Order: sequence, then structure tokens, then C-alpha cells
Amino acid sequence: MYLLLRNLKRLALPSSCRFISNYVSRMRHLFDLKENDEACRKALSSGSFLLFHSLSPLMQKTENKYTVPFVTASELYRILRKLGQKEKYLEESVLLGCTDSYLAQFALDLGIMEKAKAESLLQGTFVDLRKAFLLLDGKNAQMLSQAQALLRWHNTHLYCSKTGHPMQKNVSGSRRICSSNGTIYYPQMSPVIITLVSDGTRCLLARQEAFPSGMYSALAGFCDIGETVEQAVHREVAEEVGLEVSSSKYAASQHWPFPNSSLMIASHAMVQPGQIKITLNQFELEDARWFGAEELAEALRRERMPSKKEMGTIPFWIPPPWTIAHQLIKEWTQQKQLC
Ligand SMILES: NC(=O)c1ccc[n+]([C@@H]2O[C@H](COP(=O)([O-])OP(=O)(O)OC[C@H]3O[C@@H](n4cnc5c(N)ncnc54)[C@H](O)[C@@H]3O)[C@@H](O)[C@H]2O)c1
Ligand SMILES: [Mg+2]
Repeated sequence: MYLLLRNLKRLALPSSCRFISNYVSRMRHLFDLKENDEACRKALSSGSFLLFHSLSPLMQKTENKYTVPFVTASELYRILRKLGQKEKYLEESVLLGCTDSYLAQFALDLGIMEKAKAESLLQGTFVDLRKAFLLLDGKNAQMLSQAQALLRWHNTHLYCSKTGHPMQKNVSGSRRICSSNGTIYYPQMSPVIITLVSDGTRCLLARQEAFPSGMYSALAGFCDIGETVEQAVHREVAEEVGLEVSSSKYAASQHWPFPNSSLMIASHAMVQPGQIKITLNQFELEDARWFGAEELAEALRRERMPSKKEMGTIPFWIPPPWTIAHQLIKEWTQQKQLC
């Protein structure tokens, strides 16, 4: 009975697209691809692919613009053959989404193949993701973030942590299954808070030693087990800059692939009145400062990381426009300038 209902549901999907919105029908189509290995295997042969090598995405440069190409299945078959791989290697792919016309989109890592040869066949370069993030716009960056996080999760979950036996991925890559006892594992994300602390007239930005020179961002930190998002905001601000938050308000969220896979939960926070003296936690941060709306408005006007050669020294700058840190800073600055 269950199988009959399942098959009826599957059969109903394409025709039901006439009655429901494109978004809803695409989500139902993707659900089917995640659950049904055969349907997903079929979708591989007509899909398009984002390619990685050892978790670095393929990028192509045309004039001054960097793009992240989607390679068609037929092109990929041709390239795999030239790299000495069988078509079956396509099943190492993970499902990312689908286009408005229901063509499935996947990501595949060519890490076991010769990098220079793959780059030459694909007429592109595999670029470290942190570097790629500074060169791309939001839509591309979000897709790469999802793709790399999913590929990384599969790459680091080859064995069942309970039995030690190998695990197999389902075709879409939405889960892995222990070959010994059938335990199912799903890709995981860590919740991370990011908060823009304000004293009412200025807001606080900080930098870690590992940040690119001159870049400051909002305070961020991993949630501890058992904590609420609000408690994590309170604790992180206290830990990192020695201030006590009096209130916080949710703003937005963003997937972030570093260091593994995080769900960034963003908020605006206020400190207790009069509490503005920063006590830096030097294990975590190199510097933290209060910035005024004018200084931030100027940083927002700069499109990209400033070049050393142009400027002599690197001025203060903030993360790229599509990052959630940038969005928080922009929201805060716009609100201050309206006052
Ligand atoms: N998208 C954005 O706009 C944006 C802006 C700022 C920071 N971030 C990201 O936020 C994340 C967290 O910021 P942070 O580094 O200040 O965090 P943090 O202040 O919690 O400090 C990091 C330390 O926390 C510990 N930790 C606890 N749980 C962890 C887990 N699940 N994974 C890894 N480490 C864990 C480790 O010791 C690590 O060194 C970073 O990955 C950073 O890239 C994103
Ligand atoms: Mg931190």
C-alpha cells in the first residue's frame, strides 16, 4: 500500500505542476529526487554540474569577471573519459537543486583526477573557496557554499561512527547509510550566532588574526550544546569583548561553509547603558573597536577588498556585500543615517 501511494504520488508530480506554483512543484520534484535513487540517477544524465577539485571550485575568468560554470552531463562524460574515469563516477555527485525547467543541478569533486589536466580540459582554474568568495557575487557564493559543505560532509563521513563499517551515500547525497546496521546519517550544520553590537550611536566590529589585513566584522561564535540563540549572543559578547548585552533582535540567517558547515544566525544587539569599555579576549581576537555611521557608510561604498598598491596601506574594510556581516552593518548604518 505504501509503495502504491508513493508511486502514485511520484506519477502525480509532473502533471500537478499545472495546478501549483513553479516554486512548489520544483520543491516537490527535488523531494522526489532526494528520496528516489532511480529518479535521481536518471536526473544525473540530463543535469548540470558545479565542479570542484579537493573542495576548491572551478572558476572561469572572462575579461575582468569571474564566473562559476555549470558543466552539462554530456560535456562531463567527455571530460571524465579523457581523464580516464568511467561514467559511473557521476554518481559521486551530490544534488544541489534544480532550474525553473526542472533540470537537476549537482556538484562533483574531481579530486582523484590530475588537477592540471582537468583545468586544461575545462578551461578554468580550481580556486580556494575563501579566495573565490572575495571574487564572486551573492548567488554564486551561496551555491558554492552549499556545494562545498555537502561534498566535505560526504568526504569526512566515509565510515559509521558506531560500527566502523563503510557507509554508502544515496544517489542524491541527502544521507549516508551504514552498510552493517543500516543507521542513517544526515549532513550536519553547526549553529553560529553573529551579532552587531551597538551602544546606540556606534557599533562594534572586531578582527581575528587570520582575517585578511584591514578587515573587521561583527562578533561571531558557535552555539554551545543546550544554549538558546539569545544565550549564545549574551555569552559570546561577554567572552570576546567583555560587554553585557541588554537586548538582541533576530535579523536574518545564512549558510556558511567554514570551517565545516554553519548556519549563521544574525542579530542586532544593544549593550547595557554606559557599558562601552571593551576588554579584548586575546585568545580569540586581535582587535575590536567602536565605529560610527560615517566610517561605516564609507566602508559600505567600497565594492571590494582594497588593493595594497592603490592605497599604499590597507584601510579598514568590511566583508563582501553578500555576507550576513555586511548585511547587518548595512542595516544598522542605513537606520542611523535615517535618524
Ligand atoms: N558569513 C559571515 O558574514 C561571517 C562573519 C564572521 C564570522 N563568520 C564565521 O563564523 C564562524 C564562527 O566564528 P568564530 O571563529 O569567531 O567562532 P568562535 O568565537 O566560537 O571561536 C572559534 C572557536 O570555537 C571553538 N568551537 C566550538 N564549537 C565549534 C564547532 N562546532 N566548530 C568549530 N569550532 C568550534 C573552536 O575552538 C574554535 O577555534 C567562523 O566560521 C567564521 O568564518 C561568518
Ligand atoms: Mg568569535
